[in-house]
Amino acid sequence: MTDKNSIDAFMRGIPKAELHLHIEGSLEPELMFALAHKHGVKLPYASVEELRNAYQFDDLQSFLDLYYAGAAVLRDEDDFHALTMAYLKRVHADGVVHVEIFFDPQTHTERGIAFATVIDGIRRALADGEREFGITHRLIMCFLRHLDAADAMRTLEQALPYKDAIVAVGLDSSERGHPPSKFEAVFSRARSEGFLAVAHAGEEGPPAYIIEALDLLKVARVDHGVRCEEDPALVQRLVQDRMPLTVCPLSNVKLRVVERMQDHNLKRLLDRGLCVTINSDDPAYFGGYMFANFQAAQRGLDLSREDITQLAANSIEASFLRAAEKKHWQEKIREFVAA
Ligand code: HPA
Ligand SMILES: [Zn+2]
Repeated sequence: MTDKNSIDAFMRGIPKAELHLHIEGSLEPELMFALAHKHGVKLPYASVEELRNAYQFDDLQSFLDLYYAGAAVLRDEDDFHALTMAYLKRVHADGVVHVEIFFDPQTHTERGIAFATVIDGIRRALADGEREFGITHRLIMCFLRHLDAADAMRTLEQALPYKDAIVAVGLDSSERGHPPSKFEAVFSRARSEGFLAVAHAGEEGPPAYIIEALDLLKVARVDHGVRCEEDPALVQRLVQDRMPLTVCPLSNVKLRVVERMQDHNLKRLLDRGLCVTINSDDPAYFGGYMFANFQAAQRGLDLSREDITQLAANSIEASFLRAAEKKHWQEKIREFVAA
């Protein structure tokens, strides 16, 4: 199992979960154009190629500007269904057996789309995807941190009737200048309503934001978290608590969190004993889905079969699956490796 093709087959085939995926970030240019045509929305690009060529980013904000503009073509329930189905079909081919998907309701409610339209379309696709591909799922509702806390609180209230469909709340969008502490009351209310918590922290923001996410928001996972390395005491805490990091290698290169894949700290953090996982973040914008992320990280960091196995096992461990389901998939991973 050392040649290129077999390590690729191993990475594709090993059962794994994706835990950091913005469903709006899986909107491929082809579907964006089809939906723009369907709704009579004019896109500022002449073709799919021109749009793809525009995907050159300097930082998180330069990406977010395009990401929010693109999401404007999502208008009815069928659009959210088509978006989610396309993602599930795509990751089924990458050996993904379980997904925990972020959605950003405020991106849509802000422009007059009903909360129900968004979540009903996504949920219907998740149910169809489980039937068709056997992929299990959880849904995580993210608050946009560039908006104020009162807006997040209103969004939380809109989500209460859908409590059973949403496992956790999260925090995304522009990190710098919007620390987790801004949302302490919202997350406290969410946890009292029974939601688990996750948050983007330490992608562009400092390690102090990771500490706030842990101490104030009481997150069960840290999304990205790669800047933890700047604070050795924090790294030690993350190791001790087996606090998962949902790392997104291609995203980090595309948004220039790291210059080159060879510079990524994923392997160092994994070797240090952190519960690191590999994820795709916004695959339509960053150049690849789960397999592409595993492949790029494997090539850039010379990951071994043992590293890949650990990353897959971590993704199950870090998931919000029930204990019996986790046991099932850890056993499947062992069987796959032994075969
Ligand atoms: O990587 C990200 N970071 C913050 N917000 C986001 N929204 C979509 N992707 C991201
Ligand atoms: Zn993200």
